[in-house]
Amino acid sequence: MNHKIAPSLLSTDFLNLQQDIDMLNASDADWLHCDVMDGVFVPNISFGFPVLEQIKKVAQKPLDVHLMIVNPDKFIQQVKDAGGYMMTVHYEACTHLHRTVGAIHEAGMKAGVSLNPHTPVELLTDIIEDLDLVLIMSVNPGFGGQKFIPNSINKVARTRKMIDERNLHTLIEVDGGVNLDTGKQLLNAGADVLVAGSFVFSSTNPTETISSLKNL
Ligand SMILES: O=C(CO)[C@@H](O)[C@H](O)COP(=O)(O)O
Ligand SMILES: [Fe+2]
Repeated sequence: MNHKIAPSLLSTDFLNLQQDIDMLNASDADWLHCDVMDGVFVPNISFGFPVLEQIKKVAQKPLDVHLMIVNPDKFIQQVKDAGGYMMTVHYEACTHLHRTVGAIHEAGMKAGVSLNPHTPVELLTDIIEDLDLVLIMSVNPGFGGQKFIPNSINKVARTRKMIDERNLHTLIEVDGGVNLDTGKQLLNAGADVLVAGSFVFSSTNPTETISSLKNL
């Protein structure tokens, strides 16, 4: 039970965001996963800094900020100011990834890199030692409630091998279509952090659902 659970706020009731955050504060959730989308990198727009600032005021758990945007370098300080603990950028959105990761660390945050389903984990071989987290997308980013892509399990296992062979402490997070069944398989393959949106917030008892993910 060493793994972390990061419920995704994308599936909360935005009219009652504070109520959902209060529930998460009192639950077994470890981090609050915040999905920021720009309508350019992904075909959807979610929420941005004004909303993150409000979340920061009531959240009692670290904010795990998943940026699905082009040019994330432009927003590093804003993510920090909005309470970001982990700032995760997409491999596919960064031309100078090493520079971006350095700037995130310089701003005082943990740095994560996310991979789209088609991006091989082996592309991280020359940067993984600088990363606090690798986020493996198990759906195409942009929307909650999509079907889990089974090859993600294989990607987690390959990332685990890369990390263990080098004795690193980089965490492996998986995002998209996580439920008790896929979650179990991901943990067996070596995942450290499970993100879950619709599975948590569409359930009749989100607090219990988070606990069952935590107890996998
Ligand atoms: O980053 C994303 C989607 O792009 C996610 O964090 C989703 O919010 C996960 O939703 P579910 O697949 O768990 O419903
Ligand atoms: Fe996400």
